[in-house]
Amino acid sequence: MDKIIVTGGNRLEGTVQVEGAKNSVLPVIAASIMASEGKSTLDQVPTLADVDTISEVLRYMNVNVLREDGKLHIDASNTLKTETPFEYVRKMRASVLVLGPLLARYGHAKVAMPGGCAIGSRPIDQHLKGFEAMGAEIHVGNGYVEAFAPGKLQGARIYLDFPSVGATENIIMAAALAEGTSVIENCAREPEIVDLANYINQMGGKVIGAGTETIRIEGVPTLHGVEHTIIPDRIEAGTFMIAAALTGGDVVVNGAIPGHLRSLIAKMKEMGIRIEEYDDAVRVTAREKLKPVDIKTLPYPGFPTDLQSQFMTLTMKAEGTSVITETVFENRFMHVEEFRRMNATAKIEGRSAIVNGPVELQGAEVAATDLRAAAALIIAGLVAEGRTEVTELKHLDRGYVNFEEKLRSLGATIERVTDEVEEPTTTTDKLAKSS
Ligand SMILES: CC(=O)N[C@H]1[C@@H](OP(=O)(O)OP(=O)(O)OC[C@H]2O[C@@H](n3ccc(=O)[nH]c3=O)[C@H](O)[C@@H]2O)O[C@H](CO)[C@@H](O)[C@@H]1O
Ligand SMILES: C=C(OP(=O)(O)O)C(=O)O
Repeated sequence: MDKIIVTGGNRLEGTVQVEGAKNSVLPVIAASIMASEGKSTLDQVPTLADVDTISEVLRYMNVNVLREDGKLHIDASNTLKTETPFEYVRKMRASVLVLGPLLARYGHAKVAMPGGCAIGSRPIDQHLKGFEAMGAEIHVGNGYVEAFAPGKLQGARIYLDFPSVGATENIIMAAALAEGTSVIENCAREPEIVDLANYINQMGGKVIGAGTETIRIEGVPTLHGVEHTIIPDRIEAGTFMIAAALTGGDVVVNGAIPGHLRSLIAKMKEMGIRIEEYDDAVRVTAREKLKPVDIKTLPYPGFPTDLQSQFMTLTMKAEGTSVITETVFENRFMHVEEFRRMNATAKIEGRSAIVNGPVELQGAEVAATDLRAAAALIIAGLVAEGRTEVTELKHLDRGYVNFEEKLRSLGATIERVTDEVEEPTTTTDKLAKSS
């Protein structure tokens, strides 16, 4: 079992480069299934476990996927299987993003129903409501969701009860090859939605208004492969910005697009952190004592839930009380228990965590409970007294490329070690191991 060991006390200094966005590349790869002609080449594809998983999903469906020098070549011109089994969906919920593209291209899709996960129950009712509005028949049973649209999907007007990122993406993709025009109201406005829409438009689609609350999609008969560069990962960028400030450091984060990080920048400035903005970089310097702030997670352009746990580390260093309210996922405070092991005293009241700072964090053995909690615990270790060991790194590897190496290059004392499982030497041991 791998673990990351951090010894606290070093200021971060230097320059760090962010990768292509996980939350962009996953829907873009799913959308590639809709290209019945030509190959797609995606640039700035991060080497993440989630990218491997969605690539495996596509290969299972008979799509050719080849990774070469940070690029992904995708050829979906074969006849495809229209099913995705549980083994992939279990590893990564974003596997459900193949539903819309398959349904649009083949009039059929069967995908294992994603279960709940550590951060919440995460239903997909809004995705299915969109497909139904376009004329699809949906069956849910035996752990699968199956959608049929004999003939073609028909353009429809769909109002989302909540601006769900995944539902917006799945419905845009389904509508891209539907007959007629679809309108999605109260849709998600994340930069990753805009990236997906730009990709589909390059493929020959007509998606208008991405980045606003209403998106119109005029269905086209076919889409073709194209070249596309994935936008930088604003959550990875934000994680390094927070880590820099937490350690009282001075770091340039290359690939941080300030326009994608407005809410984080505003809140960090309120805390007394200095941020210089460039076209696609920010410099973070924090020399002053940090002031407490309140944050509330919201759909974009509100404060991202994917930065909530990392931001909590900053409030622990601030002098006074900060209130962190999570409104997007109903169970995204599991990291608080782990922070307590590091001497933090955050109190949870309903959907809010109340943090009284400053906290003298102490190194401890902690386990990552989800992807962003993994990053948060590691950066907390940067300012904890002594040694912090973080396990359950499978979560980290879903969303961060070379996280510990990047932190080390900025001056952190951090390493990743693999606990070797001892090989049995005696026959009795061997029998015991094989049982
Ligand atoms: C791969 C990817 O892009 N993941 C991101 C995406 O997840 P994801 O697309 O799953 O997130 P959603 O925006 O759909 O979910 C937000 C909330 O809406 C609820 N909901 C969603 C769909 C639905 O049909 N019914 C429903 O009730 C969810 O349970 C959750 O409470 O957006 C989240 C919110 O910014 C981020 O944390 C994830 O990193
Ligand atoms: C919750 C996240 O991702 P996913 O939707 O892929 O689980 C995340 O990136 O923090």
